[in-house]
Amino acid sequence: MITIAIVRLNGEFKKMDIDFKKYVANVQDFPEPGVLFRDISPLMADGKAYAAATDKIVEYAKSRGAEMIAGPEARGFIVGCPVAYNMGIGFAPARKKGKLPRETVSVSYDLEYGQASLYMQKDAIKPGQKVLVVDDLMATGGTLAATIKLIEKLGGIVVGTAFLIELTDLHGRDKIKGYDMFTLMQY
Ligand SMILES: O=P(O)(O)OC[C@H]1O[C@H](OP(=O)(O)OP(=O)(O)O)[C@H](O)[C@@H]1O
Ligand SMILES: Nc1ncnc2[nH]cnc12
Repeated sequence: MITIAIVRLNGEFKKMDIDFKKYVANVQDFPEPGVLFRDISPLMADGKAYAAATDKIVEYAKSRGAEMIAGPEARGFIVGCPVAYNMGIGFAPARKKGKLPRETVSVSYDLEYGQASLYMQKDAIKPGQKVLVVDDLMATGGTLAATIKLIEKLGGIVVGTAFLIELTDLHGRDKIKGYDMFTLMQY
């Protein structure tokens, strides 16, 4: 699907037609048999496509009134940090076990492949702060549900969720009913 994007490159705005799916590599049986891995590395490697995808999420984040971006390790950082930078707001990382010093809150969750826990530092989000969750991809929705729980444990208000990719067959949306969602590509 072609998306028209306004891209800012070296301070200049250009209107471009972008087929974002051209920048996703599809890898069968990674990281284990039966998984079709959607690899966003080509999108990140292309400055125009990366900027255009970021701008789409920024547009959505502004429409939701986001005051803070939160994203899970690791690919959520790649997608979420440029959004926060572009908007001049902060980024709250949700990290895997053993990575964060100081006091944390935590949640355990299931992945498409495996099980994991996510942690956030207690002062990562201020009570009442409007937070947008950003990640590269939603599969089962487990990571998203865990990130939302962490934010809400800290008193944040989740005003929306944004992804480059949604794997619709896995019905992740069913796990997070009641939260607004933006996805750039669907498979
Ligand atoms: O909707 P779900 O079934 O929860 O799956 C989606 C999550 O899985 C991937 O991260 P992964 O945990 O593989 O970590 P990574 O970003 O460090 O590669 C992806 O980046 C999402 O965060
Ligand atoms: N199929 C998939 N491709 C890329 N990242 C993923 N994370 C969870 N499922 C995935």
